[in-house]
Amino acid sequence: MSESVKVAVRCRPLNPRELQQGCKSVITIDSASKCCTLECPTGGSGNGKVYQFDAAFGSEATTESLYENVGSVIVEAVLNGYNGTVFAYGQTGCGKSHTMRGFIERTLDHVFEATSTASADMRYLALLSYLEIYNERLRDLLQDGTSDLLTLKEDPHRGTYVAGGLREVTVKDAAECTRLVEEGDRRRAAAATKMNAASSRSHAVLTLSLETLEINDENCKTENTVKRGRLHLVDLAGSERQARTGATGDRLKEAASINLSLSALGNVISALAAGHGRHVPYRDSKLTRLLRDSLGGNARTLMIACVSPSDVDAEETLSTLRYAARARCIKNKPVINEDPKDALLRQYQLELQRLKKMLESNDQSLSREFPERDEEDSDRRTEYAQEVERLKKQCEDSNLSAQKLREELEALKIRYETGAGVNPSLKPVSERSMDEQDLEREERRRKKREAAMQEVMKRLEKLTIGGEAQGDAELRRRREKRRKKLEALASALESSAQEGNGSVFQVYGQLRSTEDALKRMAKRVKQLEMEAVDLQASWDAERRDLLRRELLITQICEAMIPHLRPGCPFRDVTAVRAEATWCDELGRWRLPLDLSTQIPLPPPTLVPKDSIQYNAVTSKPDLNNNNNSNNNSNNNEDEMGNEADNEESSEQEEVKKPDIADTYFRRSRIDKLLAHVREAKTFEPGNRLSKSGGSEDSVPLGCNHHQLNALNLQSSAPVITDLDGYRPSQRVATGRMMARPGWMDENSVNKCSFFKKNPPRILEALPSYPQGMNGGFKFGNKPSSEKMSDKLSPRLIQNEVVDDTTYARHARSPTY
Ligand SMILES: Nc1ncnc2c1ncn2[C@@H]1O[C@H](COP(=O)(O)OP(=O)(O)OP(=O)(O)O)[C@@H](O)[C@H]1O
Repeated sequence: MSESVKVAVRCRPLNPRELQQGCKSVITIDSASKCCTLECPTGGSGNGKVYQFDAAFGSEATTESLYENVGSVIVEAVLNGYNGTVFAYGQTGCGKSHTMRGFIERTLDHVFEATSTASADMRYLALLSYLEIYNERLRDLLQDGTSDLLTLKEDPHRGTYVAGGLREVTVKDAAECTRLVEEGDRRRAAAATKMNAASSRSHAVLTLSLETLEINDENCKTENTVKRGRLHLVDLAGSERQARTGATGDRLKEAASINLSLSALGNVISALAAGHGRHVPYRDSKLTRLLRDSLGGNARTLMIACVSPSDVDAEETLSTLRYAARARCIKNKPVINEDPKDALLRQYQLELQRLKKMLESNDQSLSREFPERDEEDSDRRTEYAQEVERLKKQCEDSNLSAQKLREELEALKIRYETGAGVNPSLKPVSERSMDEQDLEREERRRKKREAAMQEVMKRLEKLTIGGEAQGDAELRRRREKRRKKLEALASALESSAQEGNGSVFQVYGQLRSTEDALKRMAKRVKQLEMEAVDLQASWDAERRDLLRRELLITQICEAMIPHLRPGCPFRDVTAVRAEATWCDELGRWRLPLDLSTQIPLPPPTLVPKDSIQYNAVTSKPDLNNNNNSNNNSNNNEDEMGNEADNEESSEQEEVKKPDIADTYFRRSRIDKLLAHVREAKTFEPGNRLSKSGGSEDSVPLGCNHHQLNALNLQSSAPVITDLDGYRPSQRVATGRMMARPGWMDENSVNKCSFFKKNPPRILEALPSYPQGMNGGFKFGNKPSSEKMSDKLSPRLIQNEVVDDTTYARHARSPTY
């Protein structure tokens, strides 16, 4: 049957140092409900953390009460052949050694009280060993010079044991044990730290082995078994923080080793508490290897969690309480160790059993071990010889035939060989004397065997203990009282543990399922994280691509800017960027309209009809003119709105209307334009403009008509986005920047015969306007020698500007 590890918490009082420092107690112990409450460690508000254990002892509680309430049950179990372990756990200076010292004292009293008051049938063999684990090395505390020899070994029958000559002393009473323990304590490593004047620097393990042999009857006639209970009393070194203990040098090294092994113990506790076949890392330290049977093994185990009440130790206290609470979930399977192979008492038991068999049987094989057999044989030989002689004499004295004599001798021989009784007919004389002789022999044999058995018993007596205080009635009464009390206590502890475990396991079950869910979530999170990384990578690639494209656009802009005429608003790309707004509906940027530096023109005056020069192209509508009107009236949007409705009528009007641009261009207008050209010429003289004022670079291929408009250049040709299917509705306003799609690429322009034949004269006159219309409208690919700078001569400009009418015919933009 499984049984959980019992856990008791013990809180020591505030020590003088802590009182002096004004530390506050943050621990409340309720012995009745076996609860320990740790007030909010951070000092914040709240009810604190409550932990329930199998027993809880406050600062006023004595080690005696702790022993009587929880410790003695384990010791009693050891007396009955179980393995038991009691270990004190906690941070440095919290009272582990203090508790274990008192515990050991009471344990020894208890054990020897039990053995001494036991019946005469019970024989006990008590063996004591004391070792320490110092810096992960085993050292015998009962003798010197074994530190490098002792090793831990595992055996399927014996469990974990110490090989290499650990001293195991046969002890007879508590006083002898106490003397040995004190001797061991003197050898144990201890040193002063800031937190404890006598801090243990090693884990100490005191082991008391108790072998029990019950002799049911005086002559050991019935089968007896040997039981062996082994009790480990472990005083662990305390966990410590270097900053607080001020450990340096050897102390620091010891602290590191202590903390490592304690963390291994913590891991073993956690793994065992989690259960479900989880790997238990026993092999991580010598301490956990040694305690293997005690944690999750066949032992009955008590953990005493020692805590400090001080608020400055609250963090360590919380950690101790957590481990202690976890340890309560560990399940052991205690079993009585019967007939262990290596038990000393077993050897005596075997000898006694052999003697018993010898007494009970006449087996000839047994007689080999005794000198009687030879004696017997010689007796029989003599007897036989005497018989033969008697028969011969009888034959001689009587008249028996030879045949009869032969027969009688043959029968005698058979009787001798088989050991059977002599044929009564053949031994009428000696029959009675032979039976008496047999009986005498048998009696001799029995006496000899009894003597051997007594000898074994004497040897057993010498080694073992038991029943010494049989005559002490008071002690026997006390023992009996304790035994009964412990029986009741054991069952009470077990039932309360089961109750506790019920709720503990309920909560634990919930925790397990939550843990499983968390594990699943963690897996999912991992997957999502991987997906997120993938997405991030693809976004990064996309972003890089976009940034590069943006860079390309910027580079193109930078390359284009020098080709724009001075005063063109799009020269200030930063301003354009700042003013541009994103239009969700259109899904594109709305460029600022009011950036254009518009030169106000005088209002058009109507001229007599006959003086009006019509547009050279009458077959196509003059969109620019139309738009100019729109711009002048500042009513472009309305116009655009009604554009579709008025398409037909405005087309007709345009054909009929006089070209109002003619009226714009008078002398002052021409002067302005010339000034502008001159300004352009001087702009970026060494770089972009030719001597004639033209740009060295050609306008990029695919220049948008918007861009042309934004240059404030005026084309006399309509801007056609679809040359094959031109529709008047596709007219574009030129005085303003319109966010209209449509690029006028080279092909489009080349297709447009009208454009070729009638290049916008004013554009030709401006420095950045590409020349060579007659040779094909090439914006981008024209060799620099043929670019507009070569063709744009001052003469041409002069010619053009002198001729007002010609100029006006082509320059319709009201922005000039
Ligand atoms: N319950 C207690 N009542 C009174 N004094 C106590 C109690 N527990 C501990 N002390 C005192 O506190 C001091 C430190 O105790 P102890 O040496 O047992 O601590 P420890 O946990 O063994 O420390 P370390 O791990 O460093 O060995 C000692 O002086 C001890 O007498």
